[in-house]
Amino acid sequence: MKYFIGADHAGIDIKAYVKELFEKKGHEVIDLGPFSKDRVDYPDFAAKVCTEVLKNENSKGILICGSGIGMSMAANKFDGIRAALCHNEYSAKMAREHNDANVICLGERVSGYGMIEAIVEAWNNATFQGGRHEGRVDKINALGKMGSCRA
Ligand SMILES: O=C(CO)[C@H](O)[C@H](O)[C@H](O)COP(=O)(O)O
Repeated sequence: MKYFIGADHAGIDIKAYVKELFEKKGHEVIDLGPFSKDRVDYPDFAAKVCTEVLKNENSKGILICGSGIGMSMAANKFDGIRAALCHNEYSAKMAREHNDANVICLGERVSGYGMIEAIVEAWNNATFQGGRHEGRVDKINALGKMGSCRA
């Protein structure tokens, strides 16, 4: 499994922390920036990470901003991306087991280092359960292909 990671200026410290955690466990982590604390726009980095996740079959994405909200909104605009904003371990586990989330979004201004570690571990150790969840995820994916429903 290959991981693509990205942040904005408000998520850069957690980006470095999660990258190190994953690398210590032997995972390949590709850091798509940013590389300084200069103010940037989270959609730009959500786009970089989601594009790579969609291009690389055996990969997942990790996105961090201040709250995690902006990253999750931006990431879920990509057809094929199921991004889950997680502030606790239970949500992270469910995001994999029930929703097959291929991107996790985290909030550096919300969750402390210990909680972030527990969240990413829970997400990483969980497996999609399939079964009754399969059809629901298929329906999410189909929504992505429908385009706008607005008049
Ligand atoms: O998208 C967000 C809020 O939903 C993120 O938390 C951003 O990191 C945040 O908006 C950045 O704010 P800043 O005041 O420009 O640091």
